[in-house]
Amino acid sequence: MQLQDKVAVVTGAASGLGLGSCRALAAAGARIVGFDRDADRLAALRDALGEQAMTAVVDVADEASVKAGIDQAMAAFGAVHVAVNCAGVADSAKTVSKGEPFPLTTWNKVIAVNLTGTFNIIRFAAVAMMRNAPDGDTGERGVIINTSSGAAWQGQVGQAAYAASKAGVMGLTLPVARDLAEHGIRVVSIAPGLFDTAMVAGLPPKVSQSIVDRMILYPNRMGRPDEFAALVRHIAENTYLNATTISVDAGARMQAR
Ligand SMILES: CCCCCCCCCCCCC[C@H](O)CC(=O)SCCNC(=O)CCNC(=O)[C@H](O)C(C)(C)COP(=O)(O)OP(=O)(O)OC[C@H]1O[C@@H](n2cnc3c(N)ncnc32)[C@H](O)[C@@H]1OP(=O)(O)O
Ligand SMILES: NC(=O)c1ccc[n+]([C@@H]2O[C@H](COP(=O)([O-])OP(=O)(O)OC[C@H]3O[C@@H](n4cnc5c(N)ncnc54)[C@H](O)[C@@H]3O)[C@@H](O)[C@H]2O)c1
Repeated sequence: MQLQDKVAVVTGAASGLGLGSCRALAAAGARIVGFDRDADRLAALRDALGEQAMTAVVDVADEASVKAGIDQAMAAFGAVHVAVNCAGVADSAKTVSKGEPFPLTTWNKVIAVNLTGTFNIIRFAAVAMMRNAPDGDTGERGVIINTSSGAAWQGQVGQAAYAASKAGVMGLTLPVARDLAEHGIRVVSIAPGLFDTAMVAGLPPKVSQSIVDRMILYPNRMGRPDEFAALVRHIAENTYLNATTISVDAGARMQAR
């Protein structure tokens, strides 16, 4: 769809790939609704984008919080046309560490934010999108863009919960697209490789450097948020993309050791 004056909800908007997506969609003329838990950094986003943006402190893992956020978007801008799921956490642990099993609290948190949180936004954004008149040119009512990960099929040491959550995001893409097609709503997921954001700073430094050196084909570096965001913008604008997961990883492939 053509993005001028459309309304885009972006989660994880305060940092990294979500922040980059807000910038790219705003540059395309969309009005931005930024959701995040981080109120301070949301204020910085509002300052940067001015009238074109509104923000709301939303915990994507909390159904009531998501519903309230979508309601605020509808009250402020009257519609939702694009929803981008970038909110995520990467809390990690080994399956067994020092004789102790992977903490269920860690598992539940990662699944609640990355998988259930993504589905919360999908469900409530889709309800809002169904109120749109079909787009004059494309007949669409909306597009939902989720963030999976290369970890969905190449998960790392400590990433049982994270990789499972991202595989779940990839897995829901096709059935949700099938559910929403009759309403003119597309669903596409992105599987990033290693991107230079606060999340990756959580990797032991020697690990991230060795990954870049040994596993990222070309260009041999981490990705930049604007490179992820350029794909988000293209997916939103290209009506023929639907029900698929697109990798953006410079050919990164995990080695066994
Ligand atoms: C991780 C990206 C790999 C990319 C490869 C290409 C695949 C395709 C692209 C996929 C990219 C997906 C990117 C993803 O969506 C986003 C992220 O992954 S952000 C990073 C999130 N965090 C983590 O993944 C976990 C980081 N690790 C930890 O938190 C801890 O190491 C641990 C797993 C909780 C274990 O903690 P401890 O028991 O305290 O042990 P140490 O931390 O001291 O580590 C022990 C030992 O293991 C080595 N190690 C740790 N993580 C990795 C790893 N990911 N790969 C290889 N080795 C790892 C660590 O260096 C220590 O080694 P030693 O010092 O003993 O030699
Ligand atoms: N950086 C990478 O290499 C990489 C690779 C593959 C996938 N991803 C995924 O991309 C997405 C964005 O990650 P990033 O690298 O920009 O990380 P980041 O840590 O810079 O940004 C994540 C944002 O999500 C927010 N957030 C966390 N939990 C939330 C919740 N419950 N409700 C609302 N907001 C919440 C955080 O406050 C933060 O602003 C995540 O889903 C991540 O799993 C990242």
